[in-house]
Amino acid sequence: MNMDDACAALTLEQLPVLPRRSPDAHKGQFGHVFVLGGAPGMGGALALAAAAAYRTGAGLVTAVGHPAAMPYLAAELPEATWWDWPASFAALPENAVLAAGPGLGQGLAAHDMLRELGQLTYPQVWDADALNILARFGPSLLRSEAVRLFTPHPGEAARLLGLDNSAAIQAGRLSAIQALQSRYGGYWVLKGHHSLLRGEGDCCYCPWGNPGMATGGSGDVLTGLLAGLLAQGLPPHEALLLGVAVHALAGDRAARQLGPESLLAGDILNAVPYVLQELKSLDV
Ligand SMILES: NC(=O)C1=CN([C@@H]2O[C@H](COP(=O)(O)OP(=O)(O)OC[C@H]3O[C@@H](n4cnc5c(N)ncnc54)[C@H](O)[C@@H]3O)[C@@H](O)[C@H]2O)[C@@H](O)CC1
Ligand SMILES: Nc1ncnc2c1ncn2[C@@H]1O[C@H](COP(=O)(O)OP(=O)(O)O)[C@@H](O)[C@H]1O
Repeated sequence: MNMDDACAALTLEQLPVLPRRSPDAHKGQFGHVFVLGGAPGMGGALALAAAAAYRTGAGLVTAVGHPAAMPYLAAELPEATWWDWPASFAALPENAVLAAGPGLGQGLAAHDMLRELGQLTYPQVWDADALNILARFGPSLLRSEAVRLFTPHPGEAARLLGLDNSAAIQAGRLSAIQALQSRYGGYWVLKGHHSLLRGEGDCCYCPWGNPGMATGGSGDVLTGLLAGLLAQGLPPHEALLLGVAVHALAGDRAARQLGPESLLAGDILNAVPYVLQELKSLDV
């Protein structure tokens, strides 16, 4: 069965809008995103996700990464605060949202942080290596009741379902996302051409996006976007729909300007503010 026959396409009209900011707004009202990632050699993934959280409107962003990556990353995004691994999340602010995975690696520090994350009740986004570690431990890693958004590509989805490779996922994307949600709970996007979404109610697919987005770091931008939306208090299902749509529309905007071959993940990030403005202007 073609998934497009089974799931409806997401439409612009379905997308929630971010609430208007009051004139006396302060940064404490827009959440504090903590991004866990940035193992040696993969600090860029952490920086992309952290910047995306800010670009979506998070009030504060803290990037938690390997100490070796911190000096150059801090120069990359001076607006963020930077914490070294190993980090403990025992005393986070009430408005914290955690996003784990971009360039996290699968070492001991990553395992320790994810074990802690699985017991926290703050809203969370799980991506990349956080999903690979989750696949190793299974659903028992997720001990607490918490809002959780999961963002696997087909390779990660296969690991989460104990399958050999992504071909099995691609052969049955709809049943894969259903199996993922029933195994792990939470809200899901199965990424790729026509990303599939499954949160509350029926599934849908994202009709936007393009093959230019098949480039390193694109998914890290999505992780930050989703965390930034959760941090501003968007309900998880709405954050899932809006985050995936904004990401794909930003990818389309960047590809129109630059061509698919030249598109970098940072170009998707740079297009996000324009897409957010355009979506606002549709809201009459
Ligand atoms: N600048 C950076 O620091 C970057 C770091 N990255 C990190 O690198 C680590 C490894 O992640 P990777 O995703 O590269 O490696 P993975 O081994 O998890 O995934 C790559 C494989 O997944 C399958 N796959 C992915 N998308 C697919 C699709 N649409 N259709 C079919 N199969 C598909 C393919 O088999 C592909 O070879 C993660 O921690 C990630 O965050 C990447 O995000 C790239 C950029
Ligand atoms: N052919 C495509 N059409 C539409 N979107 C795509 C396509 N290829 C990749 N993308 C999008 O780009 C992102 C890639 O994420 P991911 O595979 O995690 O990359 P990375 O690990 O390099 O960050 C996903 O959001 C995915 O939906």
